[in-house]
Amino acid sequence: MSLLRIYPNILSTAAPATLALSGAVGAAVLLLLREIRSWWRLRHVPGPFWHAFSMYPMIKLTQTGRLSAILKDYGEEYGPLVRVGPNEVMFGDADTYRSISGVRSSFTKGPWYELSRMIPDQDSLFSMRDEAGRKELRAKLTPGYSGREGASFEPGVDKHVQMLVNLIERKYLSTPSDFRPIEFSHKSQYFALDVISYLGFGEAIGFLKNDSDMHHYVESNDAFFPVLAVVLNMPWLDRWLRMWPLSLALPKVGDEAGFGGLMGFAMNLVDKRLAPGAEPGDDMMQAHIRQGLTHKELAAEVFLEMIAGSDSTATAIRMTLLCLLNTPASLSRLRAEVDAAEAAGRISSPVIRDREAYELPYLQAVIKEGLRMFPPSTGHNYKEVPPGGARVCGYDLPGGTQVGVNIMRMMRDKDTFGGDADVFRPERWLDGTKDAEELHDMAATVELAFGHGKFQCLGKTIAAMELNKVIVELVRRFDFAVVNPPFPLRLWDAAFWVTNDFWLRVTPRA
Ligand code: HEM
Repeated sequence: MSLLRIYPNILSTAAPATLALSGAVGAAVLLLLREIRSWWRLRHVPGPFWHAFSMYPMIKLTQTGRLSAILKDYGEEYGPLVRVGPNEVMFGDADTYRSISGVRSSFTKGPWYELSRMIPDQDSLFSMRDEAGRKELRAKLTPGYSGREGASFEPGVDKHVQMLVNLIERKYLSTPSDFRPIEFSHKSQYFALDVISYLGFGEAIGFLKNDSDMHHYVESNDAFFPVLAVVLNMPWLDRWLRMWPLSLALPKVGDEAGFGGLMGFAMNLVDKRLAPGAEPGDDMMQAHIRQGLTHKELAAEVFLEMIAGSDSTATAIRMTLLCLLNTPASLSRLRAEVDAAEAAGRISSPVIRDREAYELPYLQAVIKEGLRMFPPSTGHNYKEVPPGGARVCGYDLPGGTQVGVNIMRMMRDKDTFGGDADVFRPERWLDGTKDAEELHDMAATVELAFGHGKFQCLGKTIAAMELNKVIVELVRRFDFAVVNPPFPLRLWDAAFWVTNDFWLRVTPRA
């Protein structure tokens, strides 16, 4: 006999409350079991307690704007591998970085990368996770990035170094009676954006020419990255963000300003270049076209070039300059090296040649120290453990675990760089206290600021050329004074360093 016959009102009176209660208890038990299972998988990896259960602690830390510094402390406290989320761990050593990113590694990009997809349903090389697709696309893009297929990059970089110098001379030189401060964090971004657009599609966007934030790009960039950095802790949000109505909030071609405005600009250039009878260019875009990229692929890559190629390089320029201004002895030594080379005819004018810059050991040490102190990309770049699992830093990790890089831990490692690793000291590369093997280890670690192997930055040569030239041309021409010494600039760590208020008083060099 069924329960319903004995208690005919079972569903109409007491039952709804009981059913709801048992449903809630059931759901809570399932949730708890899921939490326990997820904690159990990586229970052997040390880390702060609450991080094992949700990404909420990481979200809170991201909102401080100093996540990479906090993670560096975690690395020091918990050891080589730290659990930072239910399925997320972070390593802080160079060997692990090289082994998981090596060309033969079976690690793949994790869902973290998907959030960087800017054009709906079209991956760029950065956002693409499929290994076979990445291999093919990377091979097609490499000739364009190497400058082999077209004019050399050097004249384009020189042109914009001169434009930056001219802009400073024209508008921002102070005299005792005329104070004309320059906000240098954005000017360095203008420079990087113009260089990469010029090399990328043959036309600078015009940030330097107009001394203006074209399409309000920099403003949107500064507002967007702190939000993106938080969202990057929840890659599963990607699917939701791309669905209506949330998708309405994403930047899109046709927007008047910001990323959407620049996307429109890029799309327009791609359309023009692919139009029947269009003149071929002598730039990266043309090299990509020759390699068979489709219209949509091109648009995604052009946009990636602008984002990947501007914030990163601008950070390297402005933070290296700040380190030099904070360390007068280093600035003097750099100038002495540049002056001596100039006097001996080893430096061209008006802009130093790239190969000449590599002959200046102190300059190279300054650039390495700048990248080390503030690695421009602080994104965690999570890679996924292959299905069979893997051993990382002595821990067995199950397939699917997300393994991120603790870049600050690596760049400030005292075993590699010495007890004063937190100090900007270019001399560490030159003072003879390290043997050849140690120097090689140091250099190989700093190189990792650009990633490694099958994931390594494709714009590394371009970025190095920009740094080689711009640092020399600024310090040989100008004196700089920080306008607000207690707070020389505002920094917000958001996968890139969002930087503001780097106010400088500039005068011709005394
Ligand atoms: C100082 C300047 C720069 C730094 C520190 C830097 C750093 C990085 C890093 C860390 C990655 C990711 C590695 C990974 O996923 O494991 C990356 C990827 C990338 N970067 Fe850069 N970058 C810089 C400048 C540039 C420039 C100027 C360009 C373009 C002209 C560029 C284009 C790219 C591209 C296309 C990728 C994707 C590579 C791939 O997924 O296979 N970067 N960069």
